[in-house]
Amino acid sequence: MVAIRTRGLSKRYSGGLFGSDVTAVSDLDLTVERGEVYGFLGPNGAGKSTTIDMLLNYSYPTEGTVEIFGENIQENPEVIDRRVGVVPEGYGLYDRLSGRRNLEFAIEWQNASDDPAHLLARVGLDADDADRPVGDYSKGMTQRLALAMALVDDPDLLVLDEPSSGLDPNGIRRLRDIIREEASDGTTVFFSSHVLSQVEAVCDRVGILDDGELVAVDTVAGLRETAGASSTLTLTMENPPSPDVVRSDGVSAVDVRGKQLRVTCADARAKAEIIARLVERGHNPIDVGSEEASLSEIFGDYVRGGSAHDDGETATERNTPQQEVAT
Ligand SMILES: Nc1ncnc2c1ncn2[C@@H]1O[C@H](COP(=O)(O)OP(=O)(O)OP(=O)(O)O)[C@@H](O)[C@H]1O
Repeated sequence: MVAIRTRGLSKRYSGGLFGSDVTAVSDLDLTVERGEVYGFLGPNGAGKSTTIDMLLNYSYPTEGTVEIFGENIQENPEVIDRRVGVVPEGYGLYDRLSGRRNLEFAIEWQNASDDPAHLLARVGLDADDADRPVGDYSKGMTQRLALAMALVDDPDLLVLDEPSSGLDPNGIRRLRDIIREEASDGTTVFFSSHVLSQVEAVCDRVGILDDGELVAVDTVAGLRETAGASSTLTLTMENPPSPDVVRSDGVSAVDVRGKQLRVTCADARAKAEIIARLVERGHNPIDVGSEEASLSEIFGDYVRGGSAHDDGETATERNTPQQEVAT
């Protein structure tokens, strides 16, 4: 069964500063299978938040439809309250109340039987912080609370808009674990993120939005292949053989330096064959290392201007110089 399906989804904003229309999302056909972890990527202004707002019925499409678990959300908006957990939460938080009380309200409001202490522990919000007013929370603490509230009543679909925003490395790891746990329990997870390494670590598929249009949908491995991203095999051996031994169709460059043989493969599948060939000819490696092009490198191949960005990572030069986009 399909968890999210949009058909011809478009959103135009009219009358901007200079009276011109902005097409934020254009004719989007998106399909997210049930149980999938789907990463939604795109540079700033690509239309991710606008799409998510339409998926959650916070904003009406100019054209097109959204179905959540087969139900048209404009005809049956209650499907969202019943089956979807959202970060950040649309109805907001009560600033004067504690995080714990906000969470208890969410549990009561949904008639759920969750234990607040269990949810708070799961997202790593400690007991003292849980008892402080939400108005005093840091961004990361607010994000942790929002995630706890999204998990109330075990939703079938989690929609997370930039869920790692404000989280420290420990919080990011915890978020990744929660996404994996939820997915293994059958929950569909749809999330937008600028943290490409995180998307790479947990997503079954990735959709790349650029200028309101879906420019690619695939697994990270599939995107890598389509983008022709190279991977590098580094073999350490006592006496590296002549480069000719490893040259073959899938190999684009071979470099020997001291005890290291570096082989750049246009096709990642060539790597196993290279190792087998070396061993067969008596060149046994002492150590083997392998590097794949990161999602941030691949991402740059799909979006306007070849921009790539990632938290904590600089844009990497591939065929053309790339600019780093502020996150
Ligand atoms: N309320 C609005 N009125 C007019 N234009 C808008 C409005 N909301 C968004 N836009 C425009 O729609 C386009 C898409 O914006 P959106 O916020 O969906 O992008 P995004 O991919 O979420 O970006 P970011 O990564 O920066 O959050 C942008 O050009 C933006 O300026």
